[in-house]
Amino acid sequence: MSLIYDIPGLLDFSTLLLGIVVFLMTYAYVTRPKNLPPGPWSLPIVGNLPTLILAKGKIHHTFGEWRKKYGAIVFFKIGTLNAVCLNDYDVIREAYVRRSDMFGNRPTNLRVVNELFDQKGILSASLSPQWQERRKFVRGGLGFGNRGIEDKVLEEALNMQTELLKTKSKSFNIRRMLQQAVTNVLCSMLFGKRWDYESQTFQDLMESLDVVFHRSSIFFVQENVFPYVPWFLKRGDKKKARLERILEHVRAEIKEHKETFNRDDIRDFIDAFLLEMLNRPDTCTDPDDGAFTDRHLEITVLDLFLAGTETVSTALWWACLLLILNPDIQHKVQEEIEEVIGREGRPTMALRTQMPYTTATVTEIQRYRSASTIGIPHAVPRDTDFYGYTIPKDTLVFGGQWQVHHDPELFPDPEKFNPGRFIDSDGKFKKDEHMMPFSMGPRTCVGKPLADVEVFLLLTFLFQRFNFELPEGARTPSDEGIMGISQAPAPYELVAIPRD
Ligand code: HEM
Repeated sequence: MSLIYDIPGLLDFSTLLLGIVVFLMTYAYVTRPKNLPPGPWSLPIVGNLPTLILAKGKIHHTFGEWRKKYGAIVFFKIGTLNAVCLNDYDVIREAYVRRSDMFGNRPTNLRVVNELFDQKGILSASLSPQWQERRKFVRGGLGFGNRGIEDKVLEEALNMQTELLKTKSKSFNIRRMLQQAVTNVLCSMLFGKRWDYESQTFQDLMESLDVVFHRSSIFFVQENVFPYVPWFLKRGDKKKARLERILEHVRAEIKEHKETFNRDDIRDFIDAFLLEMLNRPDTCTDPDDGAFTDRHLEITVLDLFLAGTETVSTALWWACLLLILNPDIQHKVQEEIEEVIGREGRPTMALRTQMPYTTATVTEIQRYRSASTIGIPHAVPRDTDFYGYTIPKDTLVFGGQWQVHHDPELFPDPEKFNPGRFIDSDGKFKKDEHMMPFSMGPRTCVGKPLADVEVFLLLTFLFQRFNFELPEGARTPSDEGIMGISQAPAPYELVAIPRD
């Protein structure tokens, strides 16, 4: 009886719901920009987020499916934000290199990023002459300090050796150790100091990096898109709090540097930046427009700290896994190290030219399982014509590095881990211009020279002194990545056996 009475109410409700859905879809259709690249059908408000969330971090695979269906330039929606993914080497090159005046910019419509980074520093700032000056300075300045980069990396390598010997060939997860070594290299370049692995502050920094990199999506997109939904707001704020903790640490270091600054003794990157501010007062007076202001200093250091730690340690974490899964390749790398450096000799970058197989292995690791699969989003600051389509103002642009590195036309049999593809018929290292783990164009990774040194020297040092193996009886770990902001291996354990 009551059901019959309720039917008009139910009808009213479902009619209202239907009306809202029809209205939203009509609104989305009418306001949808015209002449867009092809792409998947999207829902009002949430856009293609359900598909991206169901991809469980493997967004690069979703991009691959879209590429097959829609082509190299695909339009999609992240909530209400417009986005395109570029899935082909030539198309990415066209955007990031030839059309970099448009495509070299960064998004300005992401809440967490805006609130924290404020378009300052390097990473989140859009193109401007001031940004260019800072970038140039950073490129030169990453080598500041009393000792060269190689010394710093080898100092950490020796510390790692001590820690590895303490494991007494027992099974453990090497990830934290790699993260600590790489973070310490950067801390000594930026702050002029390294930390004991046990230090509470250091552990706290590591934990913050974990939250930011492995429990977040690229640029915290969901938290940015739905800041008005309490659950996302809370998630966004949690990550922001972690980033703020790192920033607080950076601020404390800057304060200490200012108190002890001596222009005749430049100790590290912060000192070098402070000196630049003193030498060029014209560039630091205007807080909004200057290239070297206090605010730029703290955000630049934060950028370098964030961008330069997880990326490198993740590359090395992949290296250990892939060389454990391919013991024949590990053996060949060790043979080459032994031939060129010996068991006790000091690895140096100068020796790299004599080590084509090790160089090829490092390159293949970055192709097969790179820490970065879809890059850091770029954005166009106004409506932009591209291959006959119109990319609307503020569209997020993702350069699909994974699609390029796994394109069978460029890298035959791409799912095979094979360093030999980078060796020519004379046994020399063969460079391939399609490799883009650091992206390309004016936005290309500013830390690449440092990353190259760290990855090559740490890998060479570790495999010179240890055999890395799976623990006895352990299940073979998967080499499928897990995506946060970077793509990392699923946690695995290994044993490090000192070589006699
Ligand atoms: C294996 C290690 C690394 C990989 C795979 C990597 C990869 C990348 C990628 C893909 C980008 C985005 C470029 C773009 O937007 O098109 C980037 C940007 C950047 N990286 Fe790296 N990176 C690594 C190590 C480092 C290191 C060691 C540092 C510095 C200490 C660093 C600092 C930066 C900065 C500051 C940016 C922003 C550049 C800009 O927006 O102009 N990276 N990196």
